[in-house]
Amino acid sequence: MKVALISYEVYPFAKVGGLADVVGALPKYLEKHGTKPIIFMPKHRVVEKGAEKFGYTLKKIKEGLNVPFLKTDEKFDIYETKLPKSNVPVYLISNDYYFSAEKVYDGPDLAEQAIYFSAAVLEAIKNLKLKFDIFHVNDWQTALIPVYLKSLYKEVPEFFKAAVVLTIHNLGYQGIFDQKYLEFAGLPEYLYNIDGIEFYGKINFLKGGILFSDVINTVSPTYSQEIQTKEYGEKLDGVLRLRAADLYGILNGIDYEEYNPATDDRIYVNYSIDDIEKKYENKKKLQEEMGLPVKDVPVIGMINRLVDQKGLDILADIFRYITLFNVQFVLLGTGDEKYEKLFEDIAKEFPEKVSANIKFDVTLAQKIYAASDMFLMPSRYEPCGLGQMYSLRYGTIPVVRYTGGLADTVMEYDESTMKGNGFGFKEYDSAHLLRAIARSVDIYFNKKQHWRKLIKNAMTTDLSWERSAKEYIKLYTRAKNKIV
Ligand SMILES: Nc1ncnc2c1ncn2[C@@H]1O[C@H](COP(=O)(O)OP(=O)(O)O[C@H]2O[C@H](CO)[C@@H](O)[C@H](O)[C@H]2O)[C@@H](O)[C@H]1O
Repeated sequence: MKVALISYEVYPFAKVGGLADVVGALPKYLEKHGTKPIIFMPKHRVVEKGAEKFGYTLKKIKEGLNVPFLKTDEKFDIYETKLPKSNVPVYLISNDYYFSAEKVYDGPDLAEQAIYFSAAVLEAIKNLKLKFDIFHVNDWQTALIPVYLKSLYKEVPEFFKAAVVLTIHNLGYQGIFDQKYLEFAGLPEYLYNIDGIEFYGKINFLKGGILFSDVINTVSPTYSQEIQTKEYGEKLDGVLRLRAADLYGILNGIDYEEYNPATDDRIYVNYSIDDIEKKYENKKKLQEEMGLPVKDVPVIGMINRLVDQKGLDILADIFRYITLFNVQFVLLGTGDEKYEKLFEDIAKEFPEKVSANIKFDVTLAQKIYAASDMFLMPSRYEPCGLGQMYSLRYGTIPVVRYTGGLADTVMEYDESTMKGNGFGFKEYDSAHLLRAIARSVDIYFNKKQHWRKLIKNAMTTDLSWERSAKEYIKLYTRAKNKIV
């Protein structure tokens, strides 16, 4: 089975959030299980910067191609490389106007960038004479691809036998733009209606993807159910219910080679489940690096995009109470200014207890995953969540809100059975969050043998891509069966 995996972000070439991790890892495991994946992504400016560090080379293979139906004369080139530590080919769409901003989501016009990328990928596939059984598109940035395939490309022989799978990594981002972009995209006028991509007087890329893909999935079983409700549906719950028969949930995995405390060269000291003492050496080094007192207190880590989704409002409400505990708190994140400022202010006020690192730094992220005792993720909603999975893998105990993928990966620790790998709460409010943190701190200080067991349970939780990749292959087969 030949699969085109199309994404705006792919690790290690360009990463903003979890989307990149998923598309950077899944193909390796698909390949292991007999499918032939090929990745398509934009050649963002950051892609060149990472070449040396991650050991890939970029080769230009086509030049000066255009997309005839778009309202622009911009031309694109195609570059080729391989996904590091695999044989998976990667094709990059290069255009200086659209994809050379310093940051992936800056640039002249995000709607045009997404449209241009989506359309250029289809033209590139035609030009390279590639044939696919499956187009696997990801999130709103590539959600117009199914719309193109079922309209402008309907009669193109290379395409009409391929099935389309859309993965929704986060329903909170839908690509809602002015109607004028329909014309820019060269898409037929008839799509602008309530059964098409019209959405409250605008157009909605993700809605197009949901309606025109053969099969849809989200990144955890719980989230696939939640998004069909008003509370989590972000105004698309009706459309999703319409597609309920073709809507699945597959939990993401994590890359066990990339994220392995025994071999990870980004952390201070390597360790495994058999020499967990060395985990505490990581803690000492992190405390030193963060300018916190080096002592045996629980370190609570948090690594996040600083946005409403991540439950920062309920955390803000009780932060002062947390500082009354004998704990340290290390944050790494960037995002909304109000949250960046909030954490910076708290760190200034409690320099002995709080370290706020307002930047994007994947090496520091690994150090925090390895060195912390607990990892906080009180998300308002969480499609899957990778942070809690990395922390489990590194023996760092997640404290989460049981929603979406957090509910599917973290199980409340039960002292009587010694089962479970973390702590959490269901109701979205600060009192429940505080209680969950308090419980974890109590067990850390007062019930050492339970804490050890928790670490063991965390580190042996199966979060590998092997399991998820097999489920994706089943999903591809389902999609294929729908169109023959
Ligand atoms: N400042 C910083 N420095 C370094 N690294 C940072 C960082 N801020 C965040 N990260 C990293 O970015 C990733 C975040 O992934 P998540 O899955 O937790 O959330 P995100 O909301 O981006 O992903 C969305 O897509 C994924 C993938 O499907 C879903 O799991 C998730 O629920 C959904 O919201 C983690 O690898 C984290 O370490």
